[in-house]
Amino acid sequence: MGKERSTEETTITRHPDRLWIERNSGRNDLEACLIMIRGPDVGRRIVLNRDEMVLGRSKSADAQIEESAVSRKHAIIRRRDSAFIIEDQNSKNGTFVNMKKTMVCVLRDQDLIGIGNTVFKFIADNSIERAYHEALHKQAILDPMLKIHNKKFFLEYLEQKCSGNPTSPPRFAIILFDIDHFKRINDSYGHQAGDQVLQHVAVTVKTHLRNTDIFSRYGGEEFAVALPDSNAQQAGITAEKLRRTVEDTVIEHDQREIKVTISLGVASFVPADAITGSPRDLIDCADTALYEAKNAGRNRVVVYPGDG
Ligand SMILES: Nc1nc2c(ncn2[C@@H]2O[C@H](COP(=O)(O)OP(=O)(O)OP(=O)(O)O)[C@@H](O)[C@H]2O)c(=O)[nH]1
Repeated sequence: MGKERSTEETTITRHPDRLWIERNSGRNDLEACLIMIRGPDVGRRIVLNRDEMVLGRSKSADAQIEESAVSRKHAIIRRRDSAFIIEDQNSKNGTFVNMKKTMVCVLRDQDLIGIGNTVFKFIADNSIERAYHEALHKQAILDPMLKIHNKKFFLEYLEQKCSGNPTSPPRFAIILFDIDHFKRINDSYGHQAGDQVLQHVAVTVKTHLRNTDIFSRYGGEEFAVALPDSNAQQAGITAEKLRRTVEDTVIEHDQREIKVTISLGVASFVPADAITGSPRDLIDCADTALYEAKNAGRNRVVVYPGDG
């Protein structure tokens, strides 16, 4: 569905989770952005891909800045054709462009925007630095060996899912899984074989997921999948499919055959959780289920009880 070009036309037809992935996966190499160069999350990149983007302390801000010196709705950046205009929103402590207090101004490439103690650098779409920042961003969100997303990216995704509109909270599920007795693979065949097994499992699982699913390496031999629009039962079916696929796969290393299995824990985020739940609670539930799968003998799926 949709083409790779990021136009308003294609934007409308895309699944919102797909859009989020694309906006945050380093495929926006033509769009202007802000890079946080001082503040709580240095290196963070905010792609300016909408006509109006709010900077502020509010959870619903497009660029949320968790700092008491920042007003809830501090400033807005508007796009007018190819220009970007920053407007202070009568913030308590003011908006600064290149150290000068500013109410409204057109941004130029490399301008420094000061909001509270946080400083962003504005990178225009035709900036010579754009590709460089894109490469840095990719490094920050990808696992270098497996070329899938890393834990940071996964947690950011969960955070934005759970902080959505409380009147229409999302329904989605996650799977945490772990290769069984992986230490034995390293011990028996060597660390290189272990790496090959990790790569093989990553590729195998990836080919069985939808392109809206978020697949990431969560730790050493632990992986996490987020499945938008799925309940626990549907995610349980996907988890079982992954379990069987990995079990059926043979990995060849140095003319020897290695077989591995995985244990999986599933939990879902139901609308009621939007009030009380958090990404951390959801991960804890999936982790509990994974722990049970390990305890019950491994190579199995356990769905966290009480949801569906
Ligand atoms: N080859 C390789 N090994 C890794 C990597 N990251 C973590 N490991 C190893 O993964 C192993 C994980 O071992 P354990 O946590 O004991 O788990 P396990 O052997 O899989 O046992 P269970 O999870 O209980 O089934 C450790 O020996 C780590 O050194 C990696 O990138 N490459």
